[in-house]
Amino acid sequence: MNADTTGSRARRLLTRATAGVPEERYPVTHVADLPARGARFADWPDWVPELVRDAVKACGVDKPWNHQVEAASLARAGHNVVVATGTASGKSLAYQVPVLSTLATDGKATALYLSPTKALAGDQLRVVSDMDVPDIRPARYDGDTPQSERAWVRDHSRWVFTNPDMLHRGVLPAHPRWARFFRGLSYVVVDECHSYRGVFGSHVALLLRRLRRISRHYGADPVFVLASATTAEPAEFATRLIGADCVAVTDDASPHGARTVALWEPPLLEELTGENDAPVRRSAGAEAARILAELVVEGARTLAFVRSRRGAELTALGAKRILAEVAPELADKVAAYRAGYLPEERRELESALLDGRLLGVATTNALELGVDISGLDAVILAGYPGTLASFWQQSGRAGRAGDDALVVFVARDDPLDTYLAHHPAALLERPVEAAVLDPTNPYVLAPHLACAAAEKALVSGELDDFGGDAARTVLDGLVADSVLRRRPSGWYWTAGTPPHSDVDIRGSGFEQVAVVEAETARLLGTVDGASACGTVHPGAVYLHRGESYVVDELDLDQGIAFVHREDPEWTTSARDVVDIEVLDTVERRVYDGVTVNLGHVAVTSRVVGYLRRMPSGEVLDHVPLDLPEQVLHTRAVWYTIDAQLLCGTRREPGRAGLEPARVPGALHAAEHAAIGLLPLFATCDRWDIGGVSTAVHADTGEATVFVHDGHPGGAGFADRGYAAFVPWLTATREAVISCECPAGCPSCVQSPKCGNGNEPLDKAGAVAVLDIVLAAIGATTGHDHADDQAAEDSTGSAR
Ligand SMILES: Nc1ncnc2c1ncn2[C@@H]1O[C@H](COP(=O)(O)OP(=O)(O)OP(=O)(O)O)[C@@H](O)[C@H]1O
Repeated sequence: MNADTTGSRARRLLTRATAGVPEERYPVTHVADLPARGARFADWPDWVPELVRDAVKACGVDKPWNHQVEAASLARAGHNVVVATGTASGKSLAYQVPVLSTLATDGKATALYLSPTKALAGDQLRVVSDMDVPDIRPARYDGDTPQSERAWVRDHSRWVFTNPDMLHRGVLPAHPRWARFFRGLSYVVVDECHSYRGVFGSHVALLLRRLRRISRHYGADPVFVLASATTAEPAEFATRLIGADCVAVTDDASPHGARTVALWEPPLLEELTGENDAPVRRSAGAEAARILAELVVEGARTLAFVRSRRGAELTALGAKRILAEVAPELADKVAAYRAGYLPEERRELESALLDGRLLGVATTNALELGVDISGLDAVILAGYPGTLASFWQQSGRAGRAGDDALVVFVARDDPLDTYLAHHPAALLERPVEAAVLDPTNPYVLAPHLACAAAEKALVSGELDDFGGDAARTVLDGLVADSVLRRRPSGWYWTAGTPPHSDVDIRGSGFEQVAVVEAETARLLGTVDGASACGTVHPGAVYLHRGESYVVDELDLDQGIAFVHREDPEWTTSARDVVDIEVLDTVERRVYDGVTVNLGHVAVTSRVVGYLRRMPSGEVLDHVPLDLPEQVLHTRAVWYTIDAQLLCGTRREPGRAGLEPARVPGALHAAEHAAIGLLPLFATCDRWDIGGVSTAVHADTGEATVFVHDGHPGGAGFADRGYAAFVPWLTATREAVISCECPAGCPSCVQSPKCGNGNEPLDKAGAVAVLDIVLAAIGATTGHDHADDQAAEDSTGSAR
């Protein structure tokens, strides 16, 4: 297959990017054309005051799009609403109009805007301030607001822009000082709400319940307006997030140019090998640099999304180097988007890309949120950004009216990217995955119930909002630990400093390890106690706001990691050995010879060393470490296979079983690939989950593969794996067989964080294991997954 040389501009750009590549190394696995979409307009309803219409017009919007009017009207009528539409579809206006209309007509009404980042809140504040509707006094209230201005904001602002961290630490604990604001609270805007997933999402869900509770205390019942990238089941997700019914608006009426999407798999390198001599592919970042340079030569305005900040810089540098040779006058037209994310820097970048001073920019996903760039000629995604929502958000930056645009997805050397490069439908035709969060996780619930009680004594009638029985059990524990006191009238905070500052809503619980620059004693950030041995062990390269540090010492007793500034060429990845114990089984499905289970487990792990790896994938060395064991209580999904079924004595003639000696490597490889593919179903990163496999597990008595959540109490990932078990394992099998390597590589069954140095691994054995499990389930449910797969194989991959 080769790109079209005659068709659209996007096709011509693709031809340019692949020019000179020999047929046998042709990297493009699939090309799809997505059609253009026209705008659908509506009229503003009568309730929108003239001065708000004028303000909107002054911002350059003549007529609203349908979905904006639909969402605004629902909110105005008192319904909680989530707008889940595409990139740059004008979601801001959908909440600005009802909020401004209410604030303009009711002088006592107030509104709260929440965004996951300070930078985005700053941008939105600027837009609302520019609209200049009188007497609103929009203002920011976050960590950067000077103390001298805070009282003014509390007393006078009618639209406060903040973030969940400040709401948690600064606003709710001091609610009496915000009495005026809470009494009038009419709207709460939750922007980019799809980013509240996993443990962070669970924290924010409980924080919003605390916000609703305090609002009720002041007699207010605000309407929630949420803005989200397109996600599956947005109404269900938003309802879970805010703890109250929410309707969804999803019919996107904004216009969009046509796009051509190319899936690209870098070739295997002949000159380099990785761990255990496995083949490695050219890195996605290096490939993106080449593509970026080619597109810039063609004059295409291109944004390249790269997973790490260092990667973004290397990609920009790589493109500049190529341009310096082939078109030196263009080398200055490429830049990396620098850290800091100041609004001025983003605006400068937006205008430089728009007016052509810059043609190519390599960036991390920092540019994904809250940047008003659209209508680019091309977008390159170096590596799957983790979720389909992000994939569409990033690729949506390309495409303008009248001309089509190119999107190139460059697969990284891992199982999920490999799978997607060979299964275009999984990327282009699948509904976006549902965002996962679990507000009943006791490890998250406990600190929030303590905070809630400290804000105002909790009474029985309020517990349903916090999970009912789950909350009661957690409260009993807090009383037993003397954190709270039970009185007939409710649960009370036992005096002393309020608990808020000990609760990190971006972490997993109370215990945090501080990362401190030894020379200056500056606190750079915190990492979860649970993951500290894996992320800030001695020798680890630690990235903070794009700057690189190396860890000198990890003092777990004091909860401090000391680091110094250094920017080595390599990255580090910790290796741990893990043991797992089943504490209880919550759900189980039993098939003939196979069981699939969901439950609680204790994972005991010890980091035993780390690998130093070059950006090319080359492994420099393995450095041993001596760190203590850690125990994580969390949730897991696991399957067991009867030994006779696994080793063939019970299987039908002609379908060979596994040699017993191959079982450990086969299970291990199946486990790694499954961890790599779960993010396709559960909006998590492979680093959020872990796994263990064993030929005979002490608790199950059988060959068992576990995949567990990486956070105390779990974040819902294992639950998603259990719910989507068959599609998940089917995709896992596919990822393994689509990889052309002979015996296992990072694209299929090797894991970047395997404690056993990726040994033993049996790629063909993994396929056999997955076949056995899927066949056993199919035999019971009467559905032959192998047949489905065969049908897909014959139509699916372009290779
Ligand atoms: N009805 C409209 N007609 C024309 N332009 C509009 C309309 N509504 C919004 N816009 C413009 O579209 C651009 C994108 O709007 P906005 O940033 O609100 O989109 P978004 O959906 O929030 O984007 P993101 O996906 O980045 O979150 C802005 O420049 C805005 O002025």
